[in-house]
Amino acid sequence: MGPGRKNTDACGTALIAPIKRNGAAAQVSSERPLPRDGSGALPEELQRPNVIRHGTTRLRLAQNSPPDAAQNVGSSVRFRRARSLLVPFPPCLAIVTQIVHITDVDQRPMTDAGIAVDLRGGVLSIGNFDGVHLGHQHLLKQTRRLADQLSGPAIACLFHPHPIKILRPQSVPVRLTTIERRAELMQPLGIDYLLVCQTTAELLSLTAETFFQRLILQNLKVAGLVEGANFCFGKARAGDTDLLRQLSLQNQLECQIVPLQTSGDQTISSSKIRNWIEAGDIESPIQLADYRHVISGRVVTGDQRGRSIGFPTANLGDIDVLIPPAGVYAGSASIGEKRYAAAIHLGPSPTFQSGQQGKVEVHVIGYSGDLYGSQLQVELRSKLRDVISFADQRALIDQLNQDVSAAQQLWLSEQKPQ
Ligand SMILES: Cc1cc2nc3c(=O)[nH]c(=O)nc-3n(C[C@H](O)[C@H](O)[C@H](O)COP(=O)(O)O)c2cc1C
Ligand SMILES: Nc1ncnc2c1ncn2[C@@H]1O[C@H](COP(=O)(O)OP(=O)(O)O)[C@@H](O)[C@H]1O
Repeated sequence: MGPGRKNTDACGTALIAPIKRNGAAAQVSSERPLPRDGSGALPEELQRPNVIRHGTTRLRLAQNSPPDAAQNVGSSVRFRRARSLLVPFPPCLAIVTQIVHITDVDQRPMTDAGIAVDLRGGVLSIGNFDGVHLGHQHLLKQTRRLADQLSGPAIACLFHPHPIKILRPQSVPVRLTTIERRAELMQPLGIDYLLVCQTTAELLSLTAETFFQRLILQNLKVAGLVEGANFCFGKARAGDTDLLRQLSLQNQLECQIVPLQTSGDQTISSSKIRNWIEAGDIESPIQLADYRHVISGRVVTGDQRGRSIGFPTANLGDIDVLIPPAGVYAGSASIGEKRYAAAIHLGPSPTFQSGQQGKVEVHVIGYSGDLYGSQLQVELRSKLRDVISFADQRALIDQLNQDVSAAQQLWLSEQKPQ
């Protein structure tokens, strides 16, 4: 799961890898299939024995890893062998994407590369962490601090899909951030593992006490917990922080409850940020919640009109995060390792009676080249204006020149050392 600007496909990233639990063998499949060539072999990079690429992160297997360690990357994972592998600790953030079936007490979670990791003695923070905003950051930094005190890994844990998807499928909020983006944002906070557990009806029906017993005690065997003051767990969210403290005390776990972060009189939350973005307000989340909205997607073919008016626009497909309302925005785009200023148009193009709500077009300032098929990460910085139906192409081009200049200036002003 490639955080960042690398070509995530080349990393063989698997968002979720369900485990078939029969005997020692486990079948790993993925939400996004691992790339293979025509023969079904894994790409060369994933076959290399000692280094497993992980987006911008490289997990280096311990020197004494068995030579066939890389066999664990991909479709079939042998638990006995995998369990003996060590991920050097503290490594860069690893996204443990294997679904943990919490009834399987013996199973160790696996990294997306199929490496079993031992999270025993760690400090855990459970949440959805959508946006990894200021409130989440505060919580995760505290998780790091306690992990240092207890000499264990710092672990963030989320449940995927969002529990609401199972409880009330009609009202699932569109997410702000992909799981890989969350991991990318957690890395500088000192989190070692992002554990992604599968949400099932069975899991949601566990009482708070059983949830604590199975996941926290039996499966993860953590030494400490850090949660926000509004943390709830177990069926119908019946367990609160008082119960968490009580259960932790009974089981000799360190438990810290962190007050919620506020901005003025408002609590910072993912829903609050969603409301801002849905209103086209990109700046409040940056200023008040340290959250920058990023849209990433694959460049697809559009009407091929942009180039003819001197402003080619890369059209993004496969977007699975919240798209702000129609308008013209300033921001930046990452292509490979490089970042450019960008002018972004969201929504329909009434001047040409084309496009539709949710369309994302990015003019990358100062770039020339073919982007079709590549992955683009676009960070929004500010809304410049609403979409206009221009009387003619000349008027549109004049306005585009102004938009590009505004986006460029904003970008340059932010590159200057403060
Ligand atoms: C920064 C920017 C602002 C734009 N603003 C408008 C606009 O206000 N009204 C409009 O009809 N189209 C607007 N467009 C969209 C162009 O009409 C669109 O990019 C063009 O039709 C090319 O589309 P294509 O990439 O599918 O070929 C804008 C495009 C960009 C890059
Ligand atoms: N500066 C740039 N910004 C965006 N796309 C560019 C740029 N330079 C070249 N391109 C290429 O041009 C394509 C967009 O041209 P355009 O005529 O708008 O076609 P389409 O309608 O298919 O998006 C992009 O997908 C990309 O491959």
